[in-house]
Amino acid sequence: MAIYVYTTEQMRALERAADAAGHSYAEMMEEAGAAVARVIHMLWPAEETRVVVLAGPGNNGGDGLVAARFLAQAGFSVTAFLWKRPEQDQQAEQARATGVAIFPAEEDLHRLQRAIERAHIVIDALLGTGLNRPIEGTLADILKIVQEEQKRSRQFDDAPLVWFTEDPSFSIKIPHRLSVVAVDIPTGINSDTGAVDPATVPADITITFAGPKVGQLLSPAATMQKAIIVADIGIPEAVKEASPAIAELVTPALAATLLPERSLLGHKGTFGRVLIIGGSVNYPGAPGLAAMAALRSGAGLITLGVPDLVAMALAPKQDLTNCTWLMLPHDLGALKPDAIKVLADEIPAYDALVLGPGLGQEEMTFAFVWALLGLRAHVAPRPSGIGFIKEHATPEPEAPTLPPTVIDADALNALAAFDEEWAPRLPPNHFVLTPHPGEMARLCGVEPSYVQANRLQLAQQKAQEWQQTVVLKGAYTIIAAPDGHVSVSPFATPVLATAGTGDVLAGLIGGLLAQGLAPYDAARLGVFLHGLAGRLLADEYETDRGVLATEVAQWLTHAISALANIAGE
Ligand SMILES: NC(=O)C1=CN([C@@H]2O[C@H](COP(=O)(O)OP(=O)(O)OC[C@H]3O[C@@H](n4cnc5c(N)ncnc54)[C@H](OP(=O)(O)O)[C@@H]3O)[C@@H](O)[C@H]2O)[C@@H](O)CC1
Ligand SMILES: Nc1ncnc2c1ncn2[C@@H]1O[C@H](COP(=O)(O)OP(=O)(O)O)[C@@H](O)[C@H]1O
Ligand SMILES: [K+]
Repeated sequence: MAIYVYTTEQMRALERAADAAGHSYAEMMEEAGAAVARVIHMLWPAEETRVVVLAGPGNNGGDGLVAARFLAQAGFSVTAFLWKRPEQDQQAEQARATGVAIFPAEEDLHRLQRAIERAHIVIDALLGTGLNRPIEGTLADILKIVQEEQKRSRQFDDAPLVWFTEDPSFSIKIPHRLSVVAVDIPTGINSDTGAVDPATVPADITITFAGPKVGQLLSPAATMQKAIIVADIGIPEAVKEASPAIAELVTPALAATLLPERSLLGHKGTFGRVLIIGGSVNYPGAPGLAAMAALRSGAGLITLGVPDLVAMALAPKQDLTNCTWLMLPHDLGALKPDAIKVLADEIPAYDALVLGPGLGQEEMTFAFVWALLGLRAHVAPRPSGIGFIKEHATPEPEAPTLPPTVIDADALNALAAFDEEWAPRLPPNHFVLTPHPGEMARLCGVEPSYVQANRLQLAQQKAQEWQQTVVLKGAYTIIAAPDGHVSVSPFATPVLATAGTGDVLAGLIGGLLAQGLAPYDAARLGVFLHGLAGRLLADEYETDRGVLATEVAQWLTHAISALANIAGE
């Protein structure tokens, strides 16, 4: 079952289409409320848990009251406070009939405050995707009461781990006396832009319906939600498949279908050869990390093409003893255009290339990158004539035809520094570009803040313009294909925010390319496994701090094995 990411308008269109196909609005609300109650019931014991439902004027409030009814039926002690609900309120009436205590919020904020002080769970069903203006007045007062009680109840600074899942049992932590569960989206988040109203209360769990709304994945909204659970509200698959969405979520089920097959009779040649080109005197470790990840991806043979002094430093390292080496010409530890001569003979033996980790930003290294990518012929310095003997210039080698290639790190900066248009000179749909927001900003000639505010649209637009796969890294990494398709990673976890994890990702995607995956699929699977490895490590250590990039590379093997289990659940 695919999960898509929607704009608010797309979500409304999806609901309309579902209604037209016979799955009514009332049924969707019933399923939405039931899903909220199910998740809570799975995580808290009914008998000892007091729940306060805050229900607003629209359908979000309706969902909350349906949840209230199911929770009361299950034995939870439930109180609902209504804010601006319509006079004819069927949901409130049904909830009351099952034993939910119901009060108008605005008339008695003191009662609301006392109830929240005693509650274990507050369900935020005040506003959902219908938010259309700043929050003020009574609504702001209500949210402030929750905010303050939430602050009081925080006993320690727990690790915020965000994880979309179809299965809420995947390690959600409930560390507080008071937990906030948001219905669809925390009140005050703009579901298109990710803007956050100052009144917004951060949610421990958000149960979002049918698929995430794009604003939930953008900054700053992304920081206001920890576990996000996508709940199925019964919209028929055919309706979903026929309705427009802005992106697809990379779910475990999707990632599992992308794993390359492994033939029982395979040998190392079957599983592809990867050549990693990078390294410089200042960044010797980066190509090593890429190689470790490529090894863990299941690729058959990994070679590091690096300056000899980088090879000397890396060769004895654990894991890298499994690699082969190609010494490339350099000046003072930075690769230079002459490296093309060595590579021209070697590259045809490889199924994938990773270009960039640790290259550095020397001018001659950029010239090497341009020449390797066929952007500009390498012009060697003129041989000087000694006396009457003139040296004959050796003809420059043609830029080799490259196998599918990951362009990462300083190779991206080399592209950004190229003074003409580079994109039309590259063969289409042949490269995976893996910029972080700073590199993306340089490539596009914009500010990093612009990249972050327009992540999805910018990645989509540039992948189409450049006709290559673009991986825009960071929380909820975006993977955009040359044909306009976009996928979003479900992982937002600071465990990966440590030096070298980008090199790991580049090597991993390179290893998947070598195993025959198309650039977009290699990027989607690579990003997923990378995030999952980080997530598993955070679970293992019970913290999201201090995990090393080398460990992320090593845990890719665990991630691959865990993927099969999670997808099968
Ligand atoms: N996706 C799906 O398939 C399904 C979605 N469902 C649910 O529907 C939800 C969307 O429902 P919705 O359209 O009724 O909007 P919702 O967020 O409840 O609020 C609208 C009300 O809020 C008001 N209002 C707005 N901003 C305000 C402000 N700043 N301050 C004060 N008031 C403000 C606005 O007032 P008005 O502008 O009219 O004055 C209006 O009265 C969605 O999030 C999900 O939970 C499910 O039921 C099942 C299927
Ligand atoms: N908060 C986060 N959530 C999810 N992934 C993250 C987060 N922070 C960083 N990452 C991931 O970690 C990697 C960092 O890569 P990069 O910025 O290139 O670092 P480096 O150059 O040090 O390797 C990327 O894959 C990025 O998506
Ligand atoms: K809400």
